[in-house]
Amino acid sequence: MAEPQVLRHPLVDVRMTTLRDETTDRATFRAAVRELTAMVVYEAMRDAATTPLEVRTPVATTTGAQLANPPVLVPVLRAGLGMAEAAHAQVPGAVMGFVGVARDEETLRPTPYMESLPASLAGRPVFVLDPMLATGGSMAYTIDLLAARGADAVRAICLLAAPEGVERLAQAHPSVPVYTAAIDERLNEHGYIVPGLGDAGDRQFGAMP
Ligand SMILES: O=P(O)(O)OC[C@H]1O[C@H](OP(=O)(O)OP(=O)(O)O)[C@H](O)[C@@H]1O
Ligand SMILES: O=c1cc[nH]c(=O)[nH]1
Ligand SMILES: [Mg+2]
Repeated sequence: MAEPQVLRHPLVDVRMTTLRDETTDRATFRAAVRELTAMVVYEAMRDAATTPLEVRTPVATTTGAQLANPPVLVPVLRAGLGMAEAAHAQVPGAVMGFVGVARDEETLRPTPYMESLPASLAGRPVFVLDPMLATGGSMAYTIDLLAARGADAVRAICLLAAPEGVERLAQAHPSVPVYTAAIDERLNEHGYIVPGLGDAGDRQFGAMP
């Protein structure tokens, strides 16, 4: 099992503070989600393979690079939807799939409600986008879905994780590395990350009735 990759950078800390602040309005919260997502995806792409690409500049011909195998991006609705555009901007050629999972707030178990994924994911890197890794149930469930389609190179792209979620994912999917902007102290008795930022879906899109 790989250690979680936690971004260490002052610009990350400043935006994480914006997410944590309960007075941050929805638009500002969504902007910070986008900005942090770009940073975490940038880090998760650090070891991506490239192939040479000949280009002509206005001055000369030179050898550049193109991604050899861009990742399939899979935002987990709702909260992961706020990460989708920023991740796509980093990897414009990426195919995107979608999974809808809502955590049952009584049992804390993932309740799936939507799935739109490429038929085969074998041999393709897959980035699962979900800002929150709390108990890890939603992420583990999503990776089960991906594995059923042959995915064998999955990365979890998060913004905030709890140690409990990191541990659970390591047990359920030891080959899946976690990339995150921060890891907090613990979960509370309601399964919320402490100190956390509250409900990432509600804070971006409004509380559900
Ligand atoms: O690690 P877990 O304990 O499974 O919790 C994390 C999940 O909770 C949040 O989604 P939520 O169920 O609130 O749905 P939402 O995005 O529609 O708000 C979050 O976006 C994760 O998907
Ligand atoms: O703290 C948490 C835990 C799960 N889901 C969230 O949105 N926030
Ligand atoms: Mg929610």
